[in-house]
Amino acid sequence: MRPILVTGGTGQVGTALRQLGSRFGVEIVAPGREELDLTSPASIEAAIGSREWSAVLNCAAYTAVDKAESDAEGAYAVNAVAPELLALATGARGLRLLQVSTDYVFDGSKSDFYIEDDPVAPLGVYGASKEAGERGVRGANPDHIILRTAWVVSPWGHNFVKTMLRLGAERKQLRVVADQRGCPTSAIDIADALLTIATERGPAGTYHFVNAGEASWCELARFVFDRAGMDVDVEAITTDDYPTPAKRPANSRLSTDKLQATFGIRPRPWQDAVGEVVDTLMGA
Ligand SMILES: NC(=O)C1=CN([C@@H]2O[C@H](COP(=O)(O)OP(=O)(O)OC[C@H]3O[C@@H](n4cnc5c(N)ncnc54)[C@H](OP(=O)(O)O)[C@@H]3O)[C@@H](O)[C@H]2O)C=CC1
Ligand SMILES: Cc1cn([C@H]2C[C@H](O)[C@@H](COP(=O)(O)OP(=O)(O)O[C@H]3O[C@@H](C)C(=O)[C@@H](O)[C@H]3O)O2)c(=O)[nH]c1=O
Ligand SMILES: [Mg+2]
Repeated sequence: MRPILVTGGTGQVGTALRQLGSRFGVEIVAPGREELDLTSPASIEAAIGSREWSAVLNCAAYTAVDKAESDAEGAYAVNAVAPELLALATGARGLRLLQVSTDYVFDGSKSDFYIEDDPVAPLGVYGASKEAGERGVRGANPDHIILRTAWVVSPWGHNFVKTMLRLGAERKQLRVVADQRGCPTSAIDIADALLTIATERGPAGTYHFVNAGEASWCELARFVFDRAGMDVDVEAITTDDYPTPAKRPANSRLSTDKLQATFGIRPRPWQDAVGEVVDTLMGA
């Protein structure tokens, strides 16, 4: 199999992909930002034209949700413009593009888990820019996979689990929102799903992948401290009690039925996946 070109290889999902590639018998080529700058169309053309790829996997993104509210230009450059350029460059060569997207494309008003065809209505700039990226990919390369995931945690980069462990080491009491529900998901499990899809070459389209189950941020925080054996009191608060620049969906739970039916991928419970991450971070 030809190598896979991965963008965002220093991020959470990109790091997991670099670790898992060999298990799938595929070479992962992940140039850094200095080599492949997604805000540069020439840089994108050069990277995709440099070798024969089996697919291109876009894991790069502007993921600072609150910062995006005051930097829409920066967020759209990476999350909307770049994916369309990647789609044009891959489409012209008959290459498949796998684009990672987010639960924050939804507004959270649904009472059930979101399916792929539910209407999108992002609440903030990050979600809107990612949704624009989805449309750019669909419009420019019919051979695409858009994989929406959520609440990504890993031992690498920035994520909620690492934030909680850092804050919990500083104070014995934390306040965490309990009225936003979603699906915590390990970057390793996302990478596994992406490589399964990339190597099996199933039908193009939009899919959801998250670990099984659901939680609020508060429940997730309590799970993390319990698993880490840390005595931290987590007070359940409401979104109104914790003002942030970006509005976040109250419900962004994703259904993975379509992915399971199409690719036979069975996500494990988030407690197993997040537990593994906590164990790694605690050196257990
Ligand atoms: N984190 C989460 O909770 C969630 C993430 N997602 C999506 O999953 C995907 C992966 O996210 P995650 O791994 O957490 O992201 P990270 O924030 O951990 O990593 C982002 C990556 O993008 C790279 N990048 C940013 N801007 C550029 C640029 N201009 N040119 C080249 N590279 C750039 C970063 O490089 P550098 O190291 O140089 O900054 C880094 O490698 C993204 O599409 C994200 O939207 C979806 C749902 C939840
Ligand atoms: C640190 C902290 C956060 N919170 C709240 C704020 C927010 O509502 C929620 C989560 O905060 P974070 O900023 O860690 O998470 P956030 O940046 O919103 O995470 C999102 O990132 C992007 C990239 C995605 O695509 C989403 O799927 C999602 O993972 O927890 C507390 O209530 N107490 C706290 O002490
Ligand atoms: Mg954040």
